[in-house]
Amino acid sequence: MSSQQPPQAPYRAVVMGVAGSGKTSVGEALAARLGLPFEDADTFHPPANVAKMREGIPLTDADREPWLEIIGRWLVDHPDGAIVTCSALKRAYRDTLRRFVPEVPFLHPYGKASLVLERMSLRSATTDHFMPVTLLESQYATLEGLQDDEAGITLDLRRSVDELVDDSIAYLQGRRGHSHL
Ligand SMILES: Nc1ncnc2c1ncn2[C@@H]1O[C@H](COP(=O)(O)OP(=O)(O)OP(=O)(O)O)[C@@H](O)[C@H]1O
Ligand SMILES: O=C(O)[C@H](O)[C@@H](O)[C@H](O)[C@H](O)CO
Repeated sequence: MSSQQPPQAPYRAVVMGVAGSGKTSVGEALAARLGLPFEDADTFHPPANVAKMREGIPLTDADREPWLEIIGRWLVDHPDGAIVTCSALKRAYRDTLRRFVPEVPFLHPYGKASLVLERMSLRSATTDHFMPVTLLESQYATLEGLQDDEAGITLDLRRSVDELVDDSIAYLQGRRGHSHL
C-alpha cells in the first residue's frame, strides 16, 4: 500500500456580503495567510457600474450579470487557488459563479446593519471609497443569505479580521477531502 497522500486540493473561495461587511479586509488577510493571489471584485466593475453606485443608485441584475461572469472566469483562471471578493448578494448571483466553478465556497461576514454603517461612515470619512452609506439599505434588502445546499459559511463580522481569517481557514480545512477545490 502506498503511503503517498493524494495531492492537496487548492483553496479557491469567494468572500461575499454587503458593502462594508469586511470582504476586502478579510479576503486580503486570508489570501496573505494562505499565500494565494487575491482580487477585489470592485476592480472588475465597469466604470458605468461604479458611476451608478457613486450616485447612490443600486445596481440591477442586468448591471451585475456581466461583472459576475468576469469574476467566474477569474476563478477559472486560478485553478491553483485564489481568493476573490464579490458581494454575490443573491442566490442567483452565486449560481452564476458556480456555473464557472461548481464547488466554490462562499465565506460570508455578516452582522447588524448598524455596525456596518458605523464602519462605512468611518471609512467614508478617511478614504474616497465610491460606495455611499445611503446604499447600505438596498444592499441588505437585496441580500439572500447562504442556503443549506450552498457550500460556504456565515461568519460573525463583530469578530476581528484575524479571527475571521482563523474561522475561514478552519472551515476551508474542514472541507478538505470533500471537494475538488
Ligand atoms: N472585522 C472587522 N473589525 C473591525 N473593522 C473592520 C472589520 N472588517 C472590516 N472593517 C473595517 O470596515 C470597513 C469596511 O471594510 P471593507 O472595506 O473590508 O469591507 P468591504 O465589504 O470590502 O466593503 P466594500 O464592498 O464596500 O468595498 C473598513 O474601514 C475596514 O477597515
Ligand atoms: O453588488 C453590488 O451592489 C456591488 O458589488 C456592491 O456590493 C459594491 O461593489 C461593493 O460592496 C463596494 O462597496
